[in-house]
Order: sequence, then structure tokens, then C-alpha cells
Amino acid sequence: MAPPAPAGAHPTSAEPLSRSIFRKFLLMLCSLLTSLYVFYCLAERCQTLSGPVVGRSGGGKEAGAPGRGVPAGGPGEPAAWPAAARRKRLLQVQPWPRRRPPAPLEDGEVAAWEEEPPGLAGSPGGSGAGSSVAETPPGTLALLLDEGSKQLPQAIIIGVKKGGTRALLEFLRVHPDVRAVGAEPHFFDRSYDKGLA
Ligand SMILES: Nc1ncnc2c1ncn2[C@@H]1O[C@H](COP(=O)(O)OS(=O)(=O)O)[C@@H](OP(=O)(O)O)[C@H]1O
Repeated sequence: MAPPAPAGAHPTSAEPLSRSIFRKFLLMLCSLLTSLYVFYCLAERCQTLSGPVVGRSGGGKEAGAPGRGVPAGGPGEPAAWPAAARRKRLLQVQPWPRRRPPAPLEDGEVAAWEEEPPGLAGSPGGSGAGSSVAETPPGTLALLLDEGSKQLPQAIIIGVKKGGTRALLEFLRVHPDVRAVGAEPHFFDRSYDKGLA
């Protein structure tokens, strides 16, 4: 019968083998956890840098298509994303408040309306809202809008006659993010009594 090994004696062969396996297992576990953490961080990063959404209405009609509301270099170009985000705010839908407009201005004239409807395609000042104005009889603000959409213009040009309002309208129309009406609606001086409906 063998006496028990004294303290500090050389361990048996089975003991270092189990320790070696345990160390390898720990090493593999640490590597696995590190890999999972890195993968998680990369997934979060990719989710944050996902492509911008342009517009809210119109489905995928203009999303990814060249033109209004899409970065010039394509939807996947990171350098153009900040500009696209700003444009997205410009193209967001503005709610249509159900209330009467303020009192008409004295000695004032509504010269033109500027609007930026969401998801509108086409050239600025072209056949969009401008053609609606030309075809719809005056008296309602609906004539400023495309069919099926209701929204107030985001900007209104107000000025006296011969005050240069037409020139201002034409200058603004040049901007690609401005959709201007084709004709002056004269809402406050001609159609105010009919309301917004
Ligand atoms: N920047 C600038 N400087 C000087 N004059 C200018 C400017 N922009 C427009 N105009 C003149 O303004 C006149 C047109 O004004 P409106 O567009 O307000 O006319 S309207 O009342 O809407 O029909 C029109 O004048 P008339 O040609 O005498 O009618 C324009 O020539």
C-alpha cells in the first residue's frame, strides 16, 4: 500500500491533464464571449447607420429613386446622409388643421403660396400643385393640393400689388426643395369667406 504523497510533491499525471483541459475550455469560452460582444457591437453599429428614409407617403415610389429627397450619390452613400436627413424633415407631412384662417390683412394681398408636399415627384413649379391651381376653380385651399391630400402650405408670400412678390416666387421656385403653385391663389382677398374646406 503506497503512502500518501507529501505536500509539495509532484502531482500525478491525471491532475495536470484536467487543468490543461479546463484552461483551454476557459480560453475558448472567453474567445466565444468576446466574439459575441464584437458581433453585437457591429450589429448595433449597422442598425444605427441604416439608410435614410425619404418622405413618408407614396410608399416606395420615390425611395431610392433619383430626384427629390434622395441623396445625389445614391441612397447608400454615407457622406450624403446628413443632407438627406435634413431633406427628410422638409418632406414630412404637415397636419391639416381644421380651423379658420386669421383675419384678412388690410391693404394686403396674398401673392403666392409656397409648399413642400411630401413625396411629390416632378419638377419644381411644374405640373404638380401648379396644375391643380390652374384646373381647380378658386375658392378653396384644396386647389393648392394634389388629389387626395390635404395639407396647408408651409410658406405664404404676402405682399402688396406691384411689390415684387412674383419675382420672389420665381426665385424660390428655382430651389429643388420648393414646390410652388403656378398661379397666385389670392385666398385672403378673394376666397377667405369660403374657408379652408
Ligand atoms: N427686384 C426688383 N426690383 C425692382 N422692381 C422689381 C423687382 N422685382 C420685381 N419688380 C417689379 O415689380 C413689379 C411686379 O410686382 P409684382 O410681382 O408684385 O406684381 S403683381 O402685383 O403680383 O402683379 C414689376 O414692375 P412693372 O413691370 O412696372 O409692373 C417688376 O418689374
